[in-house]
Amino acid sequence: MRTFLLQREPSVADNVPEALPEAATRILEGLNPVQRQAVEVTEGPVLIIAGPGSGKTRTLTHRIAYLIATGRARPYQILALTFTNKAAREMMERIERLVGTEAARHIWMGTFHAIFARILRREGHRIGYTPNFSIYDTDDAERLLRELMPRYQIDPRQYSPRTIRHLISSAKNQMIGPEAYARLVASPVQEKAARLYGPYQEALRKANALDFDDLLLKPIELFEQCPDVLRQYQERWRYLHIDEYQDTNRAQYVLARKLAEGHRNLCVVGDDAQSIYAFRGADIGNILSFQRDYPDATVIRLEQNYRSTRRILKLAEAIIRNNRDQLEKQLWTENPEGEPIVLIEALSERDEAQKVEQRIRDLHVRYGYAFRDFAVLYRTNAQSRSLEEALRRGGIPYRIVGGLSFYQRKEIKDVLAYLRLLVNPHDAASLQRVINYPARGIGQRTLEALMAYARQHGLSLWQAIERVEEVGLPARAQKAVQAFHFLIARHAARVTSTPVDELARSLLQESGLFDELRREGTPEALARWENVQELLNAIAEYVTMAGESATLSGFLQEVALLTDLDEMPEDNRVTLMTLHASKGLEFPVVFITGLEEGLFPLAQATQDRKDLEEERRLFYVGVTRAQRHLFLCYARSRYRYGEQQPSVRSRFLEELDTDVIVTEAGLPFRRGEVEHRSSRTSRSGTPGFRGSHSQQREATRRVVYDEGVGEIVPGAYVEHPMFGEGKVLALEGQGEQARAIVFFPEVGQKKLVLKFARLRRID
Ligand SMILES: Nc1ncnc2c1ncn2[C@@H]1O[C@H](COP(=O)(O)OP(=O)(O)OP(=O)(O)O)[C@@H](O)[C@H]1O
Ligand SMILES: [Mg+2]
Repeated sequence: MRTFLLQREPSVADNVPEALPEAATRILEGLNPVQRQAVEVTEGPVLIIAGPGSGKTRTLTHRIAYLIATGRARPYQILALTFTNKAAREMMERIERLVGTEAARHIWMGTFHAIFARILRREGHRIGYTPNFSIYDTDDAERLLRELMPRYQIDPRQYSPRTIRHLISSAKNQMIGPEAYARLVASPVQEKAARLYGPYQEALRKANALDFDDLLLKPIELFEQCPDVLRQYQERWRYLHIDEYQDTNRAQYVLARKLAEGHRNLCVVGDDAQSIYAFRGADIGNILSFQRDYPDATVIRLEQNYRSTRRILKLAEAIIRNNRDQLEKQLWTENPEGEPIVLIEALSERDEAQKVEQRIRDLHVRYGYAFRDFAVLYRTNAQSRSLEEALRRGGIPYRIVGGLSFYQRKEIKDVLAYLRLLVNPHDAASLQRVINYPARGIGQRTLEALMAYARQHGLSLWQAIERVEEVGLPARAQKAVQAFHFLIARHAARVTSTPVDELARSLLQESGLFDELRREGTPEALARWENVQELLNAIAEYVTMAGESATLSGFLQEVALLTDLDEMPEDNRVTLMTLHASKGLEFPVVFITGLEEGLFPLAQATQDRKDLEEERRLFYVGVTRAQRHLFLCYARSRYRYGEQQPSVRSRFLEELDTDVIVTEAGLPFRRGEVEHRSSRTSRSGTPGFRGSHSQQREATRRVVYDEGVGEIVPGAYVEHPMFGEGKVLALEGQGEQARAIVFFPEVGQKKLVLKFARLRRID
């Protein structure tokens, strides 16, 4: 079963020194033989294509460490591209552990967007951008489009700027320019997008701004127009790595191929079954293109899963079997069979949330799982509300990943707009955002006059403001504009000489923003004021971390490139997040909620086989995040479109051919059969799993506890039904509350409530 596929012999075998440095040996020891192959083939193109939990990311991490430890590469010669900043940070930490902090420091590691934003800051002047360009998020881009629309006779009420932005972004993702896009137009809304595409690009350029797609497209433009720049980076980065390759888009693919020209040391890892970003332009075909571009590539398949129980893997296989477009992959594991997977049926989303909360509490108490060990996954962000409410009621700490993140809140964006103006005053989106906030007598009419003047003279809005006396405004308005100009210009002049945090504080004070937030005096305004303080803390923290090299534009860049997926729990909380955000992560206990038709799969995805298969891959991704416990949940009714509506269990459950799932009552799950009994139990207010069956179990446990507790003393060796053998380190608390702190070699230290823990003394 343990096969690996090597299409060519590792050519580097000859360069390997007789005795590897000790560190390199240690790096290889943490890997199985196939993973080791992937690490040792350091030269030439390598494709690692393997299922979830098989150690792809781990292999990549060890490969980079190995390159350094053996001296085959200097750290700055290594480029590693990840899907989120968090993934980059985690990988970096592990590499540091393997080769030391100093050696790891100069590796180029980050998301495509972060790395290429950095390159553009350095080299962008070659294609007409100054180093202080702004990065526009979707919000800024939509604002820009909305403003352009009237000029092109398009009504924003009829065609939403969001849809237009989405269409333009898709075109950019596929590297289709404005002219080519105009030829492809097939609907009225696409026609509108085509009309705005060119002017939108023009407006971005005038604002010295790039949107997210540009961060990938402009480097391509740069490399094509300036071959010397490309050559320089080809020579610098001798070893390229890409994680989650199945979710790269066309532009990312082109960038990787360009950079690898020459040395061809490109190692990509991915899993076609986990491709879930086609809707954002990701192209599964990139895996196939890789094999076409590099027919001599070493292809490595990892088949041992280290993450999940056998039952969880069986379920994953049963899910993906229903997809037609799938590369054949085998997965096996040495892990135990594990706990049954439980199907939870709820009456409503509120009931579902309650059941999730109770299960978390139960596992926390009974098995000693920390809150950070739990993840609750859902298809759409809106589903988090009921879950949040239940957890809050139950006093369980949680954290939401994604949704409206800190940096997308209005007050934070206002402050950031002020700061962005200091480094790039041509940034029109930021300028319009704050020119009259707080109100300073620059009304819509004044703004329009300034914009018209800028257009007429081919200037940026800021340049028009600089010449305000030529615009012909009423005296009061002109004075207000001049005062604003003075405020920004005065602070901008201090950008390099004043510490960033001090400068920010001074600007917010003098702009009147602080007063504005204080004046309102409502609890909401207070919360906003606190958020702004929190932002100032973040700036101060950045200054401490970056030391000498701290700059305002450096800080703004970090913030602009934070993605929703990066705000992850550092502390001990349950994680709530969308299935998309869960990619690459793992948790001991996972809940997948809302398995209902129209929700998961989403209604709009059920029309087309390809869309449906992407939804199914998303289910597959969710299930394979689980290490030990997995719960699948659905509600028989859900509040949608303003009323409580009946819902139908997801086809993803009905199509499963497997015996690994049990109902809440512990009975085997049969497709097509809806278990009404358990839901009646919950209607009476008694949650299903505390029904008669569980009461019986509880009674048995109590007996064991009563018999056993006298023997559980510090130093005793004990066995736990889940964690295996361990040693009691200490006891605390009294009676019902008595807890033991036990060290289990397999899972580490756990604090267990004796009453529930079912510990048995074994020495
Ligand atoms: N050879 C190994 N020995 C011990 N543990 C391993 C080994 N390989 C992988 N693991 C562990 O298995 C888990 C899954 O590994 P990893 O996250 O690298 O998988 P992956 O293939 O990247 O998964 P995904 O497709 O979900 O991103 C991690 O906890 C990792 O440390
Ligand atoms: Mg991974």
